[in-house]
Amino acid sequence: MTEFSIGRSEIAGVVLAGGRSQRMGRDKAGAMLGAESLLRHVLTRLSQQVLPVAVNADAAAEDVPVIPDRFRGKAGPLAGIHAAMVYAAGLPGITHVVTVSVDCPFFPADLVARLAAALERQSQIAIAASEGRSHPVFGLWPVTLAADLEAWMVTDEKRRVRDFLLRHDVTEVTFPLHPTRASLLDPFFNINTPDDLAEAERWLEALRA
Ligand SMILES: Nc1nc2c(ncn2[C@@H]2O[C@H](COP(=O)(O)OP(=O)(O)OP(=O)(O)O)[C@@H](O)[C@H]2O)c(=O)[nH]1
Ligand SMILES: [Mg+2]
Repeated sequence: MTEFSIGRSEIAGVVLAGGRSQRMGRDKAGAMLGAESLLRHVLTRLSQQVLPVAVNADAAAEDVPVIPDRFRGKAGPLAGIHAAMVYAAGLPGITHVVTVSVDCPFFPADLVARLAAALERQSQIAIAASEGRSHPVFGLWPVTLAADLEAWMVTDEKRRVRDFLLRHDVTEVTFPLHPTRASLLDPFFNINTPDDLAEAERWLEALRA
């Protein structure tokens, strides 16, 4: 067993809110869930776990720093993860960055704590999982990987997060389903379409009860 561990003061958080929201038909970050935008839900949940936080998006949003992609076109979530690493690498004392997706408003309240606890080596990446599926945009990444990721994105045109992870030392952390008044909620329930947004409204009610 190694004794590597990181404290919360060494971690920055970034909400991934890039992309085109094609299935939703309009910007997902600004979509309303209950009384607040999806971005506000996710920012609140993340900033309860880690500070500072920023948003990866093209447009200005809320009252937090906005970090745009450096890779344009079909770069996908990896462009956001790369921008997050570069941003966090520039912050004094920060060694890691945690990424979360703007379309996932119910992610676990102990996400950062459990991902950080799972890291045994400085070079390791921790990724969230639930129900037998991994959620590679929910990860805790060493900021020192920025240069490696940038080099890889230039050579690998598909730019899949899962392909990038195959090249690295990754540990998966499984999170349990969350009990609600209705039934068990997968905390990584993900909103892609207007129907998903309507389902999220029902989960929000079930969580409030
Ligand atoms: N930075 C960045 N993030 C992206 C990009 N494409 C998707 N994402 C992020 O990746 C995560 C999952 O993306 P999707 O659910 O496919 O979201 P999307 O691409 O906006 O929506 P669709 O157009 O319906 O696929 C979300 O956090 C998005 O913000 C991109 O080109 N750049
Ligand atoms: Mg997409």
